[in-house]
Amino acid sequence: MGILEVTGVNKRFGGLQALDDVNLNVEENTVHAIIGPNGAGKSTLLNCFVGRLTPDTGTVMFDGQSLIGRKPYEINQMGVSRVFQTPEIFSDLTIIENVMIPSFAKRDGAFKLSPFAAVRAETEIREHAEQMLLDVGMADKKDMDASAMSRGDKRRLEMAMCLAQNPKLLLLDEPTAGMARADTNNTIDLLKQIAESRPITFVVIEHDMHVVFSLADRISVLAQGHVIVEDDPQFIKGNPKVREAYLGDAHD
Ligand SMILES: Nc1ncnc2c1ncn2[C@@H]1O[C@H](COP(=O)(O)OP(=O)(O)OP(=O)(O)O)[C@@H](O)[C@H]1O
Repeated sequence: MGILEVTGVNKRFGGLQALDDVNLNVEENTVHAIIGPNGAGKSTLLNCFVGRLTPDTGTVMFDGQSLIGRKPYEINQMGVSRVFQTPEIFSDLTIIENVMIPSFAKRDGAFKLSPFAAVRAETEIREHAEQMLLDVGMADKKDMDASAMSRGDKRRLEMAMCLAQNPKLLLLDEPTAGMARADTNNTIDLLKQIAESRPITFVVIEHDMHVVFSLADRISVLAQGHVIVEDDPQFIKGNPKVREAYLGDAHD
């Protein structure tokens, strides 16, 4: 059984069938890439995983529980985090304060117990945040202002903010969009290192095939709202259905 199981998902926007009987099985502790031409339905599908959209029909099961009808914050608390294309960072806080925020949100209850519990909780959260920054290679920048960061560092910080929530499933929406090749390669190395160092499952939407083939254990190809192929990377490139879906697409 996969950690994320999608069965018969349909989603219409007016007259447009954005998702057409989508089936997907994501195995635990793997990197699963979802690729496909522009407008194939990738973001729509991801939005169905995080509660921003509700499928018209079909089921989405995460870790044995249905995600359908749940609010985004509930899904997040179940262990699903999403890294957005544009990092959402509080630029008037320091880097470590940004990493502490998601943990404060999750641990809110601890602060109501007693002042001692609150101090202990804050110390734990700070130590945890320091570890997350160490994991993403930013420990030496923890007290810097978050406003003065490179694009690559912003990506690392947002990754640390997501990891601070201890997600079981991390959804990445074009993690290297707009990056130069050097930053792209650094991001690939970072993601590989995170995938290898902890029990976490990644679902990655990505147009850059260098990133996809460097990271993915398994690939699903969406075209016109339907998964036309799900296979191991070595069988994707030569697949005639995939070539046909991409014919004339600038991203291939
Ligand atoms: N809220 C919406 N209302 C109406 N149509 C929408 C909406 N969201 C997406 N669509 C349409 O649904 C289809 C799938 O869009 P989606 O953004 O999921 O594709 P995508 O594969 O993520 O594309 P890209 O790679 O360009 O980001 C497109 O035709 C898009 O115009």
